[in-house]
Formats: sequence, C-alpha cells, structure tokens
Amino acid sequence: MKLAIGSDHGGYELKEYLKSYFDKNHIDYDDFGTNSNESVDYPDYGKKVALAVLAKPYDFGIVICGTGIGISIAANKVKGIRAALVYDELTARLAKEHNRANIIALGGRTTKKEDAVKIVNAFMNATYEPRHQKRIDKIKDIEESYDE
Ligand SMILES: O=C(CO)[C@H](O)[C@H](O)COP(=O)(O)O
Repeated sequence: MKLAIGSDHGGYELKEYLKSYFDKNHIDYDDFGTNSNESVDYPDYGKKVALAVLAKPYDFGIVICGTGIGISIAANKVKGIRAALVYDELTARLAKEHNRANIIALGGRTTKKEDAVKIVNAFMNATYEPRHQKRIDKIKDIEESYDE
C-alpha cells in the first residue's frame, strides 16, 4: 500500500497529522506539498497529486484544502481522476465501493483530525464493487467526448 498526499495551506496541518499517523502505522506515502502554512494555490497541489496517481504506482491519493472542495474540483479536471470529497466513514467507504475513487479529498478546516484517520481507514479497507463499472465507464465516456 502506497499513497500520494498533498494539500494547500488550509490542509497543511491535517496533512502533517495524517503523515504522522502513516509513519506510526508503517503506511508508505509520498508527500507532494505544500510544506508550510504559507498561502499557496490549491489547484497546484490537486494537480500534482492527480498526475502522480495516474503516473506512478500509488494505490490512491489524498488531497486536502480548507474545505476539500476546491482541491477536489482541481484534481477532477485531470482525465482519469475520480476525486471524492468525503466527510465521514460512510462516504469514504462508498467512494471506493461505488465510485472507484482514486483520490479522496478532505477539508482541513472542516474535518477533525481523529475523524480524518477513521475516514482514510474506511476508504483503505473498502473494496470496489464491479457491478458499478457501467457507471464508471459512462464517466469515462464524458471525458472522452470533450477531448477536443
Ligand atoms: O478550501 C479551500 C478551497 O476550497 C482553500 O483552502 C481556501 O479557499 C483558502 O482560503 P484562504 O486563502 O482564505 O486561506
């Protein structure tokens, strides 16, 4: 299991908290920034994690901004990315089971740190249900139809 993680300044503290949890629990990750509380632009970090998830052998990505909204929108602009803004264990589990999300987005200013750990674990422990593949294929069809 290896994951890619990135945030803007609004998600920086939660990113660092999750990293310390991953370190303690021997979960491998690469951190794509940002590296401080200094103000940055969330699309830059959403894009970095999205491209990493597509190009490298990561099981999934985690993106974090203040609410998780902006950075999930940005990540979803990368073809092949299904970034899900999740806010509890149920939405995290369903993002994997139904939506085959390859990135989850969290809000650093809206999600408690302990809840974020539970959310990430719920996603990691869930399994995609192939009965949903027809819908995933239709999402891909939308991407393909706006390619030009
Ligand atoms: O949540 C976010 C985007 O959805 C950003 O983290 C937020 O907009 C940053 O705001 P500010 O520049 O006021 O810290």
